[in-house]
Amino acid sequence: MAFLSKENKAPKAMEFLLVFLAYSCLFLIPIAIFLSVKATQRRPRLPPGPIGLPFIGNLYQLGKLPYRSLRLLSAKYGPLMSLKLGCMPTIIISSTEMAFEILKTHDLVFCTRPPLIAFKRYSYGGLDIAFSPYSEQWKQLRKISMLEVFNAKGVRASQSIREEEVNILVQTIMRQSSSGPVNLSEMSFCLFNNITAQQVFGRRISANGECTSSKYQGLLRETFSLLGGFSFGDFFPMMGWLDVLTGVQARLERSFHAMDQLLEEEIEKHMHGGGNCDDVVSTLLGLQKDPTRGFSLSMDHIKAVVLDMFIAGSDTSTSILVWGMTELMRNPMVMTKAQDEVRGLLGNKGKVEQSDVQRLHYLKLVVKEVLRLHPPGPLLIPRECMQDCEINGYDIPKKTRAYVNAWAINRDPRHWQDAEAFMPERFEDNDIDFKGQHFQFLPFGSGRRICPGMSLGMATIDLALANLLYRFDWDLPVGMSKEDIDMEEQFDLVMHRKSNLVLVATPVPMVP
Ligand code: HEM
Repeated sequence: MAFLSKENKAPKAMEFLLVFLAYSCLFLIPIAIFLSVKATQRRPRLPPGPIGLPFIGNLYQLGKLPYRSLRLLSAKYGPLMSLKLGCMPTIIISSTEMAFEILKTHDLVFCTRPPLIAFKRYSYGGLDIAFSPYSEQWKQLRKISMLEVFNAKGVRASQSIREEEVNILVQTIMRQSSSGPVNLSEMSFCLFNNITAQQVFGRRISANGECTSSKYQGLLRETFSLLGGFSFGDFFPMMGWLDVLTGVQARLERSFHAMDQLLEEEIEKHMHGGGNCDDVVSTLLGLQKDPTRGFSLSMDHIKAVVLDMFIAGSDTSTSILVWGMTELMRNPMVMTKAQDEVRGLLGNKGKVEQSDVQRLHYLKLVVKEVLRLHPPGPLLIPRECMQDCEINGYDIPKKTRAYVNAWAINRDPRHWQDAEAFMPERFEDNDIDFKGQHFQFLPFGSGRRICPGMSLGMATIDLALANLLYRFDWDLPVGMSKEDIDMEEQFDLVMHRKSNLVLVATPVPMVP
């Protein structure tokens, strides 16, 4: 029984182990090599980018002026750059060519929105147009809205509303200008909110005959701040509970419920005979009863579309009007030329009407130049990739978030001479337009998700600016020169001036 002796056991076991390892290696090593070769082959070739940057660094940039810092990073890593925002793979697009790839060639792959927490809440869980994912339901809703609200008929139908509200703005400035400088930022926001309210509810939300703030203003500002703000859950999905601790979740719920209640009250009034039959709420309520549509519009759909119009329409338009006046104050020769045009064309008519605006050629160039330098959505609204795809030889995995840096593209020196200068004349002898076909100029985005409110918004901006230039001479407050004008930007969902634009308005006498 010597082989069972204690001394012999260890060498035998060792022998067995060695034989086992030798045989395993024979099979395992080739398998391991095969698998690792396969894995290398399959590893996606991501676009270059500062992947190694600490998470917090990237998130910090998102909360600051991302389009500026992103342009700097893109200059280093290229026009298709990958980032890791928190745990979320992200690409930044910052050239005309890459924007074409994403918004045109691969539009169908990139036409959904990421499921951000505030997007989900304010879209009533994905029932709106702006923040909901791409789906059959979204397509139907966008189609209905295009037919009933945003088309040329809708723009014409709201002409009298625009003219009436711009007139109220002019009267309010007339009254206030006698006692000091006027706050154009506040008034512009009121103007666009009243226009939206008239279009959707059939009534104004400011006091009668005044272009002053209402209870909607504060709620909307809180909504913009939450939609453009930071939530842990959006970047670290497993850490959404931190939003409860930081109070973001509670703020979101409070703001959403307050807004929902206001919308509910308006819709209730319409159901009991309030409103007028042309407004958006009445139109959508009417469609609820139309069985031929093949799409059932719930009450939440209606609220979500109405909220979209306030969110997407008011701050964007305000930002353009205010940046427009800011640039005109910094560029007195452009101001004079634009004023000469409108005053020369209208003489003593007294006010600019919508039908006059078509003839204001230079004014339209001014507005285009404002849109180029100050696009209200500098990164558009984020998109998400719906399936793995290849762009420019790089692999973009499904669920990658995509930000198009329209702000950087609009200032790309390869496409724009003296790109940082305010020069409306640059649009004079070319057909470059903002309708989503010229990818060097993308203030309204492009493709399936292009802004549907473009014509509505532009009609009001042109009319308001034309009247401001026609009816008033403008000066800076005493002691201020054009070099002192504050150009600091603030970016939440929309990029606007950080400080209010306060100017001295002198009414131009009209000789009848
Ligand atoms: C005039 C100033 C405006 C500007 C600069 C502007 C800009 C934009 C931009 C950049 C987008 C995102 C496009 C994309 O993702 O490619 C957008 C989307 C949208 N805009 Fe506008 N917008 C303006 C006015 C309006 C108005 C007046 C309305 C409605 C009354 C409106 C309604 C919408 C809606 C509903 C969307 C979402 C479209 C979708 O996701 O399918 N916008 N807008």
